[in-house]
Amino acid sequence: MPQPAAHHTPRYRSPYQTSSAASRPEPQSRMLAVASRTRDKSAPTILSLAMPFLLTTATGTATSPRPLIPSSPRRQNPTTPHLRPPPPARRLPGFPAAEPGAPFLPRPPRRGMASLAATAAAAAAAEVTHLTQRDAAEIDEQLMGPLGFSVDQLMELAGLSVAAAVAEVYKLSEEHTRVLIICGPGNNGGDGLVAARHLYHFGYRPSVCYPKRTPKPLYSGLVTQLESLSIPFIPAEDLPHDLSREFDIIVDAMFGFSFHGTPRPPFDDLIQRLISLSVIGNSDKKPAIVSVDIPSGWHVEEGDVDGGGIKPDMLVSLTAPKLCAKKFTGPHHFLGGRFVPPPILNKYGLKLPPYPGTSMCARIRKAPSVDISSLRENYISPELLESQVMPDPFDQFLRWFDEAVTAGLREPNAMALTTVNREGKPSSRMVLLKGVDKQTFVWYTNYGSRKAHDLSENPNAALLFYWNEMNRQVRVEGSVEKVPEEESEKYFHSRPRGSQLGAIVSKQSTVIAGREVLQQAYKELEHKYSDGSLIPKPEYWGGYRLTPTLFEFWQGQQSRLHDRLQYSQREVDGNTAWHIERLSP
Ligand SMILES: NC(=O)C1=CN([C@@H]2O[C@H](COP(=O)(O)OP(=O)(O)OC[C@H]3O[C@@H](n4cnc5c(N)ncnc54)[C@H](O)[C@@H]3O)[C@@H](O)[C@H]2O)[C@H](O)CC1
Ligand SMILES: [K+]
Repeated sequence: MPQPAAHHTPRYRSPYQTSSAASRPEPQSRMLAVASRTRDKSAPTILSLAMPFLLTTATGTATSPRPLIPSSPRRQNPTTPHLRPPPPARRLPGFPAAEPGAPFLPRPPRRGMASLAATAAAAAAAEVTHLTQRDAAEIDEQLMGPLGFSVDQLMELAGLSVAAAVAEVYKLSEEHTRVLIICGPGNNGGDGLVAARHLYHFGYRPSVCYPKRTPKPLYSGLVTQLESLSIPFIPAEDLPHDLSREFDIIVDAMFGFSFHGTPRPPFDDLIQRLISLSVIGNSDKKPAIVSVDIPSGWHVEEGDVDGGGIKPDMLVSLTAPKLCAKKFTGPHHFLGGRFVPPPILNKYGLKLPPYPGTSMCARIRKAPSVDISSLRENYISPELLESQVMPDPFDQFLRWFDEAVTAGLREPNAMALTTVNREGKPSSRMVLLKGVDKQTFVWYTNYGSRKAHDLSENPNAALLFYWNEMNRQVRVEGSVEKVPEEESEKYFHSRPRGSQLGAIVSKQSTVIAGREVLQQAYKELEHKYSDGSLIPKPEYWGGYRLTPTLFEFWQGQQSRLHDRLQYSQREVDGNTAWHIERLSP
């Protein structure tokens, strides 16, 4: 590792130095979790979205780059065929013909982003259909009759939905590992057995309590599958006295929509144990209760009639919520069972939230509001040691970048670019890195944009890569120049034609009257170049490249003892070398 010359004066300014707005300000960006209070200092700030955010401050400063992931996901072209509404379903005897574009047909959200889908789901929550007990049973019969499903199939999908929803809310972590699944005698119990298997494969440690086993091959097969994974089966009478100590999550898969009357032994006692869990004020360490389809013991339509029933933290409704779900007041309501075909949707006029992307579950009610100051992720990562990193920060960046690509992160080349204008005012936006080599980071944009104006006044910029799923962040700071025109030209013509037209249409960062302005201009250009002829690159479009003077590799660790390794440039014997230092988290 190159060592510093002791007398050297660093070329960057410490983040703790105060800024001098008069000189060229250098932007610095880092990801923070919102932990401050905005207006009323006495009241906690409550927001409904938990988002890390980028804080930028400003202080008082060629070779052909490696193209990044050539097949990296591009923005969806609005005319992409797979985004069209699904074709009308074939008419089946006993079912009305599907109306194309009927308002209740769940359409795939345009983008697989959970946040977008969650917003859509929240908006739709008010009008989600709730089924009567009779309709629920009838739909079940139709799925397994004229619609060609088998019970095994539906149960598999239902159980997978439950496991997916559990994993989405109670992310696998030290606090959420041990799951007790209590299974009843019917299909609700079967869903629980399936969920146990998936949770095991997701990395959780499930245990199953299945006191009334159904002697049918479907159920004994599910039990055998769990036994082959060495998942413990705990008799009801052997369950630990204090469930809170032994389990982080309890899945209630005792009764579903066929429940009638009052629960009989041993389920009466099991339900009572879950009730006392929610009643006792040991809020310090109370397992989360997740009910499958119906909170067991609740009336399927009336809900928790006397108010003394289970109060689950989460409900995963299957196919569609049953009437009792209207009485569910817990923080997490999900829909599972992504198998409902249009004949059922149409016949019962079902309005259901769209499933995001390829997810097996969809949030019905919007995520609960949270006190932002309480949001805290306890990062678990391998240690990042000085002895493990590459001497050259570009090599280290490429190593981490390749790992982010391998991990399947969405747009790992997305980076926050922070620029600062002449007055020292910073601005940030996300851009896509399009190339990196041993000297520079390259991206393309509109030379009329705000970032371009800032850069023309002040060439200093900061890049920030945030790979949340890997608990990693990379900061890069340096100075920026335009890439040679031929390079921009070459890259422009490598882009999809739609993106080329989009670049011409957008006079970036200028005020426009409405979306139609863009659509109209796009349409005209599309027509103009419909013969496939070369689309000329507009002169106001091109690339920039940043030559770094500073890198920081951050890896989140437990108890906020994060790793921060900073690379800065030092002159050693007349040569510039990268010097690595550890910064306090
Ligand atoms: N189409 C779907 O939505 C699918 C849902 N699935 C799940 O199946 C259940 C409904 O299953 P079913 O077997 O009809 O009924 P239950 O599991 O609710 O339980 C019936 C079981 O319980 C006994 N029972 C009824 N009342 C009592 C009582 N008071 N005390 C004791 N025992 C009682 C009854 O005798 C039966 O043995 C649905 O909710 C979903 O979870 C499918 O897995 C997939 C398709
Ligand atoms: K249940």
